[in-house]
Amino acid sequence: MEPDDGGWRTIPFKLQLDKPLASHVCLRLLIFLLLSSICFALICDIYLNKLVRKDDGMVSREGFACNGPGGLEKYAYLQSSLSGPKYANNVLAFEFFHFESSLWPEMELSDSPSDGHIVSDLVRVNGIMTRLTLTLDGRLVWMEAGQRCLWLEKEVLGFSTEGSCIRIRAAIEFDEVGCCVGPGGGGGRRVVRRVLACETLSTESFTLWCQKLRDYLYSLGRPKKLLIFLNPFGGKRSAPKVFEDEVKPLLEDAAIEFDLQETGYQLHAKEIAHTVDLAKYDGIVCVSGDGILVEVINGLLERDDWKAAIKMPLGMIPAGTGNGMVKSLLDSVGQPCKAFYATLAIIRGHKRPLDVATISQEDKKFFSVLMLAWGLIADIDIESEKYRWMGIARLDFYALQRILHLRRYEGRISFVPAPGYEIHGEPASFSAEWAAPSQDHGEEQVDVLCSGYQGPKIKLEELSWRTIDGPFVSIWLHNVPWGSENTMAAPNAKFSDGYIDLIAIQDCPRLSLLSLMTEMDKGGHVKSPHVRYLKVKTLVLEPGPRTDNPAKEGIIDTDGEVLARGKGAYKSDQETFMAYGRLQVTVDQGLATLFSPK
Ligand SMILES: Nc1ncnc2c1ncn2[C@@H]1O[C@H](COP(=O)(O)OP(=O)(O)OP(=O)(O)O)[C@@H](O)[C@H]1O
Repeated sequence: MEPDDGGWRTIPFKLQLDKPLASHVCLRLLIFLLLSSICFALICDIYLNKLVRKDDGMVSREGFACNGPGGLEKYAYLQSSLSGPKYANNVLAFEFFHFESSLWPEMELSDSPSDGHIVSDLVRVNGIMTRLTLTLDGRLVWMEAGQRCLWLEKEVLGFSTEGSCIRIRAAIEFDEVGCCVGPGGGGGRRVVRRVLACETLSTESFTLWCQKLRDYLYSLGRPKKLLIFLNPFGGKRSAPKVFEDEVKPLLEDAAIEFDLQETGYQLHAKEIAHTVDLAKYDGIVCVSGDGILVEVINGLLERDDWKAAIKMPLGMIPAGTGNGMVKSLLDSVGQPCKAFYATLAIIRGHKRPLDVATISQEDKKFFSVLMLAWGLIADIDIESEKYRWMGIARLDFYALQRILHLRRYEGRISFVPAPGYEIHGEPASFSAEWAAPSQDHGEEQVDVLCSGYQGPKIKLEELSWRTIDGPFVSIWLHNVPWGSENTMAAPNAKFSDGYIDLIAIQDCPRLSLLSLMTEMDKGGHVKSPHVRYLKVKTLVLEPGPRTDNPAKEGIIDTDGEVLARGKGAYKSDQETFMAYGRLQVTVDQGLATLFSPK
């Protein structure tokens, strides 16, 4: 090395260090790029999976769009669900496409759609030219890597148009191994939202397809306009989010119009149901717990035109603490109690009748569709309110407390058993005192004197009555199987059998009681030898005081609300709709109508 100015020497720094440094930096950069691509791919994968397997791993929200070979547009649709351009040009999109492509429902090739069809034409489906056929039995059939098929009734939500493109929006149910469940299926494992883009080749074809699809969907009797009640304070206050995220997109896919009404206070939904112009709607939907449904039913039955009003189909979306009705509906076809499935049931427009129980005391009437409780269950339901801060755990905590300090109540139940349940209780003759005043009048007179529904017209004195005298631990009446999402109160209850299930406990050791309470999530409690489980047509309840303290009476609770509080009961200073005394329950078979998954 040559000496430099000031004794410094020039070090051939670049020559000696630059090359290794450059290759070192390049290598690092390469590793960095490789690692970040892997990370990016993983993050995308997790994100996309989250989209596909939302909440319970059952619901997918991706879709397809038209043109091209399908994949690019599909990716574009996906991208619109993601945030920002960072996902552009990512290889994952194509991987996702290949994964998705196999998920269009396949059809047996032997089943030729050309045998009978409503319309059949050459159309570009997801960018591929193919013959698209709408069969007489309501299937859309086309070729796309095999013969594909969509059932209009079960799978197609609706369609929209854009230029010459018809976008058919569907929700397809697949089983665990990825096979389409089809119209007969029920317990599907996951539902995928899809868009089938059909580009017609002429204006005539476009008009014909739109008309035939519209006619077919209209013929299914689906709702076109709904009145939707949303209780922003029900349950975990999740109703607005549930509606925006899960209900609204599906209603939009199905082109169902709606008027949204938030409930502002207690009984608001009842007031509206009582006065609203029902001719504007094809159904009323409650995004809430059971409380709003019960208000709507009471509002409809108090109208002068109750006979027509109560035929309005009612839909439930679970967004409350007690979602017993919608749980009963969805569980009956093996579907989870989720807003997504509940919304699909409403869109598809299937209906089922629902029994309505009239609870009468003097001239007062309350219409119940779920349950009535007196004794242990009512005490747990209502008194556990003081532990609301515990969340849902308050029920178990307070149940334990109530069982340890078990109360028994004096009283009597008199009932007309359903055929096959006559062994319960002792024979009794009908007492005129049991009848509500309106039942003393002739039928014609009742209709003239009172507006609104007055309860079923039954000749009580002509029925065979039976009686059970107390003390009682618990009396529980149930109209549908589930009392809440995790309480299968009455496993044999039917929506419209014209009977109400009675679950009565008179005497039961504390340990047995504790064990049968733990079986309520599966309905096992009704098998206990300490439980009477029967069906009744009508029932008269005469509640009395506690056996250990005659100065204290109990609570009667119906559909989650307190109907009556006795002397010395929890919050007995609060006014209730009925007095703690004799009341009568009668059932009107299939009076109301529910939107139902089947
Ligand atoms: N804006 C409001 N403020 C207060 N109460 C309301 C409001 N809207 C409705 N309510 C009342 O809330 C009650 C319960 O509503 P909802 O059916 O949604 O839930 P739930 O599961 O029955 O009960 P929870 O309130 O324990 O979740 C209804 O009886 C209704 O009268």
